[in-house]
Amino acid sequence: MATDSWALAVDEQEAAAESISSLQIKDAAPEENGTAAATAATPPEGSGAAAQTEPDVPPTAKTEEDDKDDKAAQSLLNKLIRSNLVNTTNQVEVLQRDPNSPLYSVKSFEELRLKPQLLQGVYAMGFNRPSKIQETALPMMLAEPPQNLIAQSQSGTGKTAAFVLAMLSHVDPNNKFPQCLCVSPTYELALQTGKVIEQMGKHYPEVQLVYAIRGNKLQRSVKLQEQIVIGTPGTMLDWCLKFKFIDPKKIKVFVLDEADVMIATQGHQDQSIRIQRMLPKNCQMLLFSATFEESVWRFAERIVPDHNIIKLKREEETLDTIKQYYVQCTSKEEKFQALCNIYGAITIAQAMIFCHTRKTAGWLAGELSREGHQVALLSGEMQVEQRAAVIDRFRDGKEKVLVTTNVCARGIDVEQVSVVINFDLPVDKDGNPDNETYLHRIGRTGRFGKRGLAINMVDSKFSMNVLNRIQEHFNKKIEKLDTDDLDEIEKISS
Ligand SMILES: Nc1ncnc2c1ncn2[C@@H]1O[C@H](COP(=O)(O)OP(=O)(O)OP(=O)(O)O)[C@@H](O)[C@H]1O
Repeated sequence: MATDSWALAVDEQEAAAESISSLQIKDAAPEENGTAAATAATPPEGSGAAAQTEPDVPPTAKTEEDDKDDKAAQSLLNKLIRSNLVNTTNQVEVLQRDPNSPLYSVKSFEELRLKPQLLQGVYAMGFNRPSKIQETALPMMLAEPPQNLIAQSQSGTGKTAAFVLAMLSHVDPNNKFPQCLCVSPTYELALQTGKVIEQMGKHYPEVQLVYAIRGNKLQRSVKLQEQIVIGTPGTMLDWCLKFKFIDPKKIKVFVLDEADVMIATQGHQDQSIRIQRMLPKNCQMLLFSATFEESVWRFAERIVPDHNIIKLKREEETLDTIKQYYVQCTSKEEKFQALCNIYGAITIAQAMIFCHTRKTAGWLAGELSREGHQVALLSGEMQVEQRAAVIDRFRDGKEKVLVTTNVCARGIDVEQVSVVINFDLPVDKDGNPDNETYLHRIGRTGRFGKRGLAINMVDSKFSMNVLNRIQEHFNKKIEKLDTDDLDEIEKISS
């Protein structure tokens, strides 16, 4: 596919933009044009009550980080830091609309009888064989007649590549009008998917792509020649309905990407449903999501008639191979001292340290640097791209300690980290233990079974209570560690 000059221009513009914080990503989601929903007001920096881990005081209901707990930004971050497919040994679960129709699964891309230009594109991307979800999803998406599909699997398992290949396969390059629409929740995510289309379609220059995103202003009378349109729901709806750049009746494939993120973005559900209603009955509907909560499910059922379902379970995380300890302190200064004692007693190749607030994380990173540690800090005010760069450096071993807030690090896996320190225990907005986050921070997928060490810092009755509840929840004892006793600390590393 020839590089879309407009997309390039957008990339350059993006790169030149002074600052696109994750807050702005949130703002950017609802669009500027008439059909968009109202922008959710974003409180000014620092206006959120930053929760301090004062003894006996549960964190306040809303922290500054919560404001940035933005699904779209997390999703983008995941895409930026991911270089490889997430492997899984779990089997896909398939629910077919018509259980009598044959169910195919392929082990190679050749079996799909793709156009040679596309096969070339797939191999040029370094894909040797279909991923777990692609094995089943691709034959279903490429079948004749087209089948509607709802697919759910964890981020990084190959969903984007799968539907991009389906779109490129269904396009008739001789027809110079839009035939596939792909709706993404934000401008940045649309650009990311667009890049995959460009890469995979590199050897298929007859197929062109255009971005229906804010800022791409077309002449009123334009009729689009590009076969694939990728964009955000508001602009896409305008292009179909208000400006009539797209004839929805000619659309063969409609993709809803990141349905879970989409739902979290105000107004996007309705816009997507309005677009979908304009499409022909036989248009293929494809919906993808990394999670499958009730809300996603309801949305999926409304928008995708006669659907087949493909689900891929996450590998289960377990605490079985993790040694868990807690250290009792009375203040953050004491917690820091305990941390120094641990570092003095055992060799820690790489550690991740979690704090509740940005302020504590910043303070701790400063203190650790003063002690001579090479510290990386992941903080909420960083742009998503900056965060991705910090994680990359840490992953490459350039820094040995990564201090982060919970929100920043959600969903990030750094496999080689064997020591995790909860400088503050994970709690939800109401101050209850966040067991899921605890498990995700320190748990390892059973299959790899690497041994790990988790140290929890307790500094109040409140945090002791959280710790006890976490223990009860997992039914796993968390041993007390006396960090003033060097011999005892040494033992934990053996
Ligand atoms: N068959 C494959 N073989 C090797 N690598 C692949 C294959 N399919 C996808 N990848 C690569 O794996 C990574 C994750 O793929 P992809 O982005 O399609 O996952 P995803 O499930 O869509 O993730 P997300 O939910 O975050 O969008 C990408 O770097 C992609 O290039």
